[in-house]
Amino acid sequence: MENGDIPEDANEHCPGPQSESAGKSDACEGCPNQQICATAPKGPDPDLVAIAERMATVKHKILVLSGKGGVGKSTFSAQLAFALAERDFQVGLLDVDICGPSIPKMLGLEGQEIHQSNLGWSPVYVESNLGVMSIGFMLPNPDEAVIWRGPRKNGLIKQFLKDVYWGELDFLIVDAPPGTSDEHISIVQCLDGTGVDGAIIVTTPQQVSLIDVRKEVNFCKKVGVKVLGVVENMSSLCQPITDFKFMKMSDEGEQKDVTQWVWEYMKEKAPEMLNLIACTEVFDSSGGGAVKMCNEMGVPFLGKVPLDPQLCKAAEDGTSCFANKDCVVSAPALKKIIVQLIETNGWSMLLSNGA
Ligand SMILES: Nc1ncnc2c1ncn2[C@@H]1O[C@H](COP(=O)(O)OP(=O)(O)OP(=O)(O)O)[C@@H](O)[C@H]1O
Repeated sequence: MENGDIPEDANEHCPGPQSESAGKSDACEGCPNQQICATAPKGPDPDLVAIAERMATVKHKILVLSGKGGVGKSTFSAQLAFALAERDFQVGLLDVDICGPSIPKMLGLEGQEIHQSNLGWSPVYVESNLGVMSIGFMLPNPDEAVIWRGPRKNGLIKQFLKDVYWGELDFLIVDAPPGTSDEHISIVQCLDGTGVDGAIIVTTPQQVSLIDVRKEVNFCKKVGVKVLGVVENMSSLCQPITDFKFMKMSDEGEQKDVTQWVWEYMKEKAPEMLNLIACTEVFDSSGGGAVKMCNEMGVPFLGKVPLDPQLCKAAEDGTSCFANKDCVVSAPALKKIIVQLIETNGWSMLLSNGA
């Protein structure tokens, strides 16, 4: 809106807080915002102008969101960044989860610090084409709690967008905190007009998580951010049968490890069974999971990623699951989703080899 967003409690016929007559017109008489509007500086916010200049060298901006915490949003953001960088894209990963920054650990960058140059704050680099920025790099002690109110968090988000020198990027992936809070509004407002491609929403399959995803989808619709799609993470627990332990429960409730006996038996009777992948549902998806929710809300479903202990380990170690032969169930699932994203959005055009 040309004259700024009208506050909800403004008088009728409000001229808008950015208007030259803000706080001074007849309609402003008795308005609770009159004083602020009359004295606040007018014109475009200089920070937004600076952000637009920074973002001019970033071709695509992707937000990664989730309704709930702990559903795997940062894991997905990290692996998406690794996957795009492995395809030779120039990638930036910005962690705006200010109270729980897990991106430095998931990218293997714990203990690193941000450096400043005359161009701005320099991201921390995993590879020359994968730069990372997070408040985690600024904390003197990783156990330090960040207890900040909204305005301070918003100030840092603005600063990240304004002061980080990314250089030319094909992708800036923004890992947001869970929910639809101050930080989300702040990111969207700061990036407004800079061409955000859209949001990827990560969820787990059970209703408790999907209820919040519906809110997230509605938030995106309200603020005009396209939903690129929804990823259902931890859909089921899948891993090679040889990674399982087999236990026998006694009548007294005690467990005895019989793994060796089971393997010996399998080896003798049906050795091909040792190559099986065993899966079981951990979270209830009888409500139709993310697929049904996507159909109902008219947003794309991107795919399912199983709960894979090896993916958890890759995240703990700060490594790419694609460079790791152990992630036999999660890496192909993530790859399928990422390739689909690249293809449906025409992003392969960015590469000269069209990979
Ligand atoms: N598919 C998966 N298989 C195994 N472990 C996973 C999977 N996805 C995520 N995890 C693990 O679950 C934990 C939570 O994941 P993560 O931190 O990515 O969630 P989040 O949604 O970003 O949480 P928050 O928003 O609270 O930061 C991490 O230990 C992560 O490694």
